[in-house]
Amino acid sequence: MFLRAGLVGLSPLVRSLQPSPVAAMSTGTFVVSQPLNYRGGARVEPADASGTEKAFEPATGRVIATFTCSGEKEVNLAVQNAKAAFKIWSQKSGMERCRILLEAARIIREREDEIATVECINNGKSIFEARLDIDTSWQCLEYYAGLAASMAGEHIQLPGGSFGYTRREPLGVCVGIGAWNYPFQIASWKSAPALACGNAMVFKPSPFTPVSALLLAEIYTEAGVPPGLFNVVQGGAATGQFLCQHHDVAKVSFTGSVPTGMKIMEMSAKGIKPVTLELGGKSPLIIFSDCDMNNAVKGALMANFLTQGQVCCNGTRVFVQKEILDKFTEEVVKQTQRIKIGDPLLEDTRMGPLINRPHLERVLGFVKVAKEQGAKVLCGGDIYVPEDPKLKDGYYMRPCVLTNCRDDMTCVKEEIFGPVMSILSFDTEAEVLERANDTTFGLAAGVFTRDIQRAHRVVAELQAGTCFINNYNVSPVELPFGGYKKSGFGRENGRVTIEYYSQLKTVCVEMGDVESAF
Ligand SMILES: NC(=O)c1ccc[n+]([C@@H]2O[C@H](COP(=O)([O-])OP(=O)(O)OC[C@H]3O[C@@H](n4cnc5c(N)ncnc54)[C@H](O)[C@@H]3O)[C@@H](O)[C@H]2O)c1
Repeated sequence: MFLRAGLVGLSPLVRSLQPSPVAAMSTGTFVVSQPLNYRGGARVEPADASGTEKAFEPATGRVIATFTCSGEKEVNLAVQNAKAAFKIWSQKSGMERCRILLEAARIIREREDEIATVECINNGKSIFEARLDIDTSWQCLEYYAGLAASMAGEHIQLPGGSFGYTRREPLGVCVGIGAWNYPFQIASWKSAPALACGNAMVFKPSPFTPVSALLLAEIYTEAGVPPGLFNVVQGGAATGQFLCQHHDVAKVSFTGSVPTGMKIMEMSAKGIKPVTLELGGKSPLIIFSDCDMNNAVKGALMANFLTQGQVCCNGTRVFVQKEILDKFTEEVVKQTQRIKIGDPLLEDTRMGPLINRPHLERVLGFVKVAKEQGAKVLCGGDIYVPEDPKLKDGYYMRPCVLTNCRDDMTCVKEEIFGPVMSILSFDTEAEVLERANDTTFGLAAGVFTRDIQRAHRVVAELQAGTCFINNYNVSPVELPFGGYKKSGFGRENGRVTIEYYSQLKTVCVEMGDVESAF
């Protein structure tokens, strides 16, 4: 195993794990015994409990942490800490916030290997991909640091020398609730714009991936945010509910499944709290016969197999125009079979294990149902057992390509959230557009064609919040990301996200006398 992380620059969490952090960071040895809650600028054991959870290393099936889920009292303490820090932070100028966020971005960049390694161990994604996630995390902090100083209102002239102006103000204590597929990135994408706007945050990671949010919390503190500005509470649904229902919470930003998103919205509605919902998808990828075939094949793999296919915006319904169906399919299968599966910490691994045993079984169940419904498995779709004995209890499967798919099959309609690509064929542009949009989801969509007019015509008709032309699953932080339809609303990244973490105050200034109606 190749590890670039050394002793110098390791975070307190990792430094305090074992005498030799580098040994502690290899597959099969990493254990966390420190508290996983973060409040008031330090790691703490929660003041009360709503159960316990175990976090696993998907590569080996080992337990790496057993932790207490936060109860109502602990959630309350975290919110109170955030409230106190908000008073200090919201008074700072944009330039002051900018400097601290830039410092946090610098530290993340410096510790990229360490954070990526922790992410890889707890989530199972390859170290290659984990590093890319950490890149988009510090880039997000840099981007919003840049915007912090330029946030401003408007000045509007009124008759008689009177005028009005608007102030862009923070919301207060924001809650972030994350999914397990991009743990550090989700925490960064939510906290960076929130903090840039002057808010405080209490973040709850998924109980499957509790570890890396702590690294972010420690980095914010080291960079100079006031203690309590970014807090982490661990737990599952019960802890999440305490957060959403808390009367001092001003906003909830949620990443997760559609059913949980509905509950978050219901709970937030009772307190008239604004929500951002980043939910699931079943996105279409449309390959026209005039595409650049090499790029289209690469795009289809990018659209399906990153993070073991556990990606919300994956283009899992691959519509291929009939004339090129056979050639495209043959090439996709060839390249899918070449994907190196195994220990996610090895440099050449491109597919690690799925998140946990129940999820692996669920994904394999989708493949079974697909076969029963008439789909043909061209490759993969079965359990993979790596040769290395320490990986024998990990949650690996071989990436799967399905053909003979119909629009009414379960594998084509439902979000599988695993490495399963369904190939469908089509004849005309009008037909494929209708079929592509025939879903309750609307997170992303892609089109491969050399015809520039067709490309823009098609994306204009696609009902999806994020569309790709001649690429897939690239996520520059400068571009807004989010869904249409049941894939949610609100956006992350891009300039527009400032609007989701701030509110406008209008001030009307009279320069003359009051003209009373009475
Ligand atoms: N659109 C996006 O940006 C995006 C990104 C990543 C993942 N996702 C989606 O997330 C899903 C997979 O993630 P998951 O399995 O962690 O989702 P999930 O909905 O099961 O859980 C997400 C988070 O919500 C918490 N939670 C569960 N019940 C809750 C409740 N009643 N109240 C408050 N919080 C509660 C969980 O503990 C977890 O932290 C997929 O559907 C995927 O598409 C979307």
